[in-house]
Amino acid sequence: MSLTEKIESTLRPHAARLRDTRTPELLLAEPDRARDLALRAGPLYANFARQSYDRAALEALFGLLADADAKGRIRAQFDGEPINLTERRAVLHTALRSDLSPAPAARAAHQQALEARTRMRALVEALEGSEVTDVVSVGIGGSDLGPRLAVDALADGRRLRVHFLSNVDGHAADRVLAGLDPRRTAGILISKTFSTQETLLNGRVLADWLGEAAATRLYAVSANVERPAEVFGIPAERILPMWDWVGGRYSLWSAVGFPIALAIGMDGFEAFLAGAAEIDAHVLQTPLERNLAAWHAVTAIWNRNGLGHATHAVLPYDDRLKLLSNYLQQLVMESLGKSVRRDGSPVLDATVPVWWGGVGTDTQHSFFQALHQGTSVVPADFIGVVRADATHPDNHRALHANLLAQTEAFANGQASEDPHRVYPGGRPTTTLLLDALTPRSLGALLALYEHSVYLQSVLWGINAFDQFGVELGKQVANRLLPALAGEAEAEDPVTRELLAQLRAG
Ligand SMILES: O=P(O)(O)OC[C@H]1O[C@](O)(CO)[C@@H](O)[C@@H]1O
Repeated sequence: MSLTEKIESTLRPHAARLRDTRTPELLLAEPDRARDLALRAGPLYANFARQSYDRAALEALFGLLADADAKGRIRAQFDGEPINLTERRAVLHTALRSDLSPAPAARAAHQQALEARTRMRALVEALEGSEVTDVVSVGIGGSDLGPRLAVDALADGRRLRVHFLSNVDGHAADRVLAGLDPRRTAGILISKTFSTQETLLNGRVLADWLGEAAATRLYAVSANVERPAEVFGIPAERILPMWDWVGGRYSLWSAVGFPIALAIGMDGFEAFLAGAAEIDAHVLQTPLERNLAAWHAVTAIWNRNGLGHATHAVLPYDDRLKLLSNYLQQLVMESLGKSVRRDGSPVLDATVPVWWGGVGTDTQHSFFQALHQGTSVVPADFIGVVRADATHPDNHRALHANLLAQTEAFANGQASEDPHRVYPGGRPTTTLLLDALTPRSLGALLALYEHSVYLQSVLWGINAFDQFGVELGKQVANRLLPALAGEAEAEDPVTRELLAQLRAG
């Protein structure tokens, strides 16, 4: 029996039994559930008591992990085995922040990471001591979303101001550069392949805008270390390396995190890595039943394959984490949006749900109506921060009250004689709490999601580390460029008609 068939047959009876069970009923049967279904790893606390599984269903879920040799698969990742089968690559982002494996591939990767970090520290310190006040980071996808999130969450404005440019839309460049002074601005071009259309075009816009200063204030991060010199004339001492064993969406721990280090200082960046390393050690060394990433992963599988929920919301209750859902969309959906298994055979069950979300309390006044009373149940991760740094205690209390209130209302619902005022409840949530929002806790949180994603891929038997799905659109766009310039015609009749509309404008 395949893994996906096993998921189906194992979970179906539990799902049938628990489908309409509400948290209050589960609490009657399992009175210690609020404390028993919670665990801590480093600066992270997670409470799963408002998920709609019970102990028996959880045992079945952990049984699936054991059957899939989850422990062995985690070890294989840390040891640098080529688990990215389709591209025959190791997946060693853990070696960028931890030194937990004696395997030669992992040791070598860790050594390379340390050397690159030493070079990065020197560049950060040189820029900190220069006349530069602003830095524009050009990249897209994994070369943008992680640094953008971390800078937005952690920068306190006391260091270099870092701005991000990703979209190929020229308006994006205009908006980022407006208000910046080319005499006080540096640029970083980040691209693992250094062949990404958006980044090369925006890099050219930035280099032209910098003018003569591009010769001294343009930096690059790439695994294709020759290209930045060939395309932009950037000298080797201003090019930081990355490697094929770091996936784009897992790369913010490498020199791709250069903008983070500029915004929060190199010591802050190292604390960010240390937070992730704490979770690495937890995931590698803790039995699955007490392993936070394993709990998070089986919960995702339960909601998707047990209960059939098609979307998942991520709802941070801290304004500094408002970019978290954008970041997680790539991490989760580019990794798990697959429909064939590692051996190329079709996946027989559903894989990744659509991930989406936004920051509380703003979202309460936009889409929460649908979450409370819509016909689709949307499982959600609520993420809160225990200690606030802001000097507005009343606001922080209100924020916490709303976080607690929403998860309670989602779980318990409320009856009414008036059907319009019925809250069905039974809407599953996990509450994750960070002690405080620091480089360490953010590093830990992102590493937790990475490990959960990997374990979900292990359960589905898919490769979480390739992304062939994004290639076709890029190829078609390249084919259409001459048609946009009026030098060719589009073959597809609908594209031809749309092109006529664009040309008419
Ligand atoms: O870093 P690069 O090579 O410019 O790629 C950017 C992004 O493009 C993708 O390949 C596809 O969107 C992502 O996986 C990657 O993070």
